[in-house]
Amino acid sequence: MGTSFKNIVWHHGVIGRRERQRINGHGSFALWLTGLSGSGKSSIAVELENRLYHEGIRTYILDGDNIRHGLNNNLGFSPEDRKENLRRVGEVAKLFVDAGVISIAAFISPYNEDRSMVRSMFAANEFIEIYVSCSLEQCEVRDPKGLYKRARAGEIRQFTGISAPYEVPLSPELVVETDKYSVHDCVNLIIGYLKQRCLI
Ligand SMILES: Nc1ncnc2c1ncn2[C@@H]1O[C@H](COP(=O)(O)OS(=O)(=O)O)[C@@H](OP(=O)(O)O)[C@H]1O
Ligand SMILES: Nc1ncnc2c1ncn2[C@@H]1O[C@H](COP(=O)(O)OP(=O)(O)O)[C@@H](O)[C@H]1O
Repeated sequence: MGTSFKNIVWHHGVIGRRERQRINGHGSFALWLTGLSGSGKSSIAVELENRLYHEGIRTYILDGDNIRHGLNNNLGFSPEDRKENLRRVGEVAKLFVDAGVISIAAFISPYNEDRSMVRSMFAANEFIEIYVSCSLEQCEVRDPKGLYKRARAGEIRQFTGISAPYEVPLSPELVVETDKYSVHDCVNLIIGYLKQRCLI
């Protein structure tokens, strides 16, 4: 992929992130949910957004399943495609943060290197990695879309946890254990963390 900034100059606006945050009445940052398929990323993202909405906080969910229907519908699940998927999503999440909105990204994002790459796109206090932890066994029992069954039958190649790796995050800001606690309790933990850091 070509990357030449030689003839491209950044164009600055008059209204910036600070002004947009001021009008929204809160700061903006990216919450990055990573975990196995079926670990609970989407469920937590939806419940979290609902809770924040009722506190008057603007959010936008970027979810792997949805983004892969549009922006990233030309990408598969090879390590290279997953990297490009996450690079693009990182850039989109950054645009939302610049727009003064909290972006909630829910992607398997299985590789430490790719998550580090996305983290490096943000300022230190603008990227919060949340490991949605759940045993593979429990994810397979849940199998909300029947994908594990199909992966075990050899019908889906490079399926995370079965025939492709999931690297457990090394130093996420937060871990929520969805095989021990309810969606509600996991969301409470996230909101508590954001309040304790005065992010909301
Ligand atoms: N091979 C393979 N491996 C993993 N997941 C697969 C695969 N094929 C399809 N799916 C479906 O795609 C969803 C994951 O997409 P992501 O964009 O989050 O994946 S990644 O971050 O690029 O690894 C994932 O959604 P979630 O179950 O919500 O995680 C699956 O529904
Ligand atoms: N604590 C929890 N957090 C999130 N999901 C949970 C939890 N406990 C049970 N679940 C269930 O697990 C499934 C997770 O599916 P989903 O949210 O689509 O996961 P993912 O987006 O990671 O693939 C849902 O059916 C959800 O109701």
